[in-house]
Amino acid sequence: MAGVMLHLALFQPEIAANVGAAIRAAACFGAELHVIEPCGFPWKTRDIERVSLDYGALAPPHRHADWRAFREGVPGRIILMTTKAETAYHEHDWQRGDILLLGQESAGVPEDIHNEADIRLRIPLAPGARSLNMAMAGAIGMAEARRQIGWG
Ligand SMILES: C[S@@+](CC[C@H](N)C(=O)[O-])C[C@H]1O[C@@H](n2cnc3c(N)ncnc32)[C@H](O)[C@@H]1O
Repeated sequence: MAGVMLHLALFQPEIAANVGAAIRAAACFGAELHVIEPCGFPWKTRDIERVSLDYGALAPPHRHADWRAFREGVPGRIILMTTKAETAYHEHDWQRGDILLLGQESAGVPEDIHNEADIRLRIPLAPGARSLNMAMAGAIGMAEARRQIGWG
């Protein structure tokens, strides 16, 4: 994984269409896409391709059996995107090789993984709004990361 600009990791995603949207976004922002299993749906390429279109060729998902397998295989700073963070995503000093971690659609990430993250960031939302769609949160984070890291 040396030389990777940015990683996008999905923690136990529950909805195939969100994985498809994340694949497309990762491809567009030049990130490596990781799926930390188990997923909440049977992995059928057709369901994912319905949303990712042909972008999977640019960001083919790396599937990891569980959190430990992911951590052993992908070194780097874990930047957890969470509504429960103090720091806003644009106040963070993004670095090449950062791992942008997104929580599960219904529950985010468990407390131990929340605590294990190196940095926790939130995207400020309008009053009354609870959270963004997971893939959209990833796209916003990746856009800021690439703005800071550059496109070279
Ligand atoms: C639908 S949200 C999960 C909502 C869940 N009830 C929770 O409290 O974490 C799915 C994922 O998108 C990301 N996300 C959504 N909105 C966000 C925000 N405003 N700031 C940071 N991350 C966000 C987080 O990674 C979150 O775990």
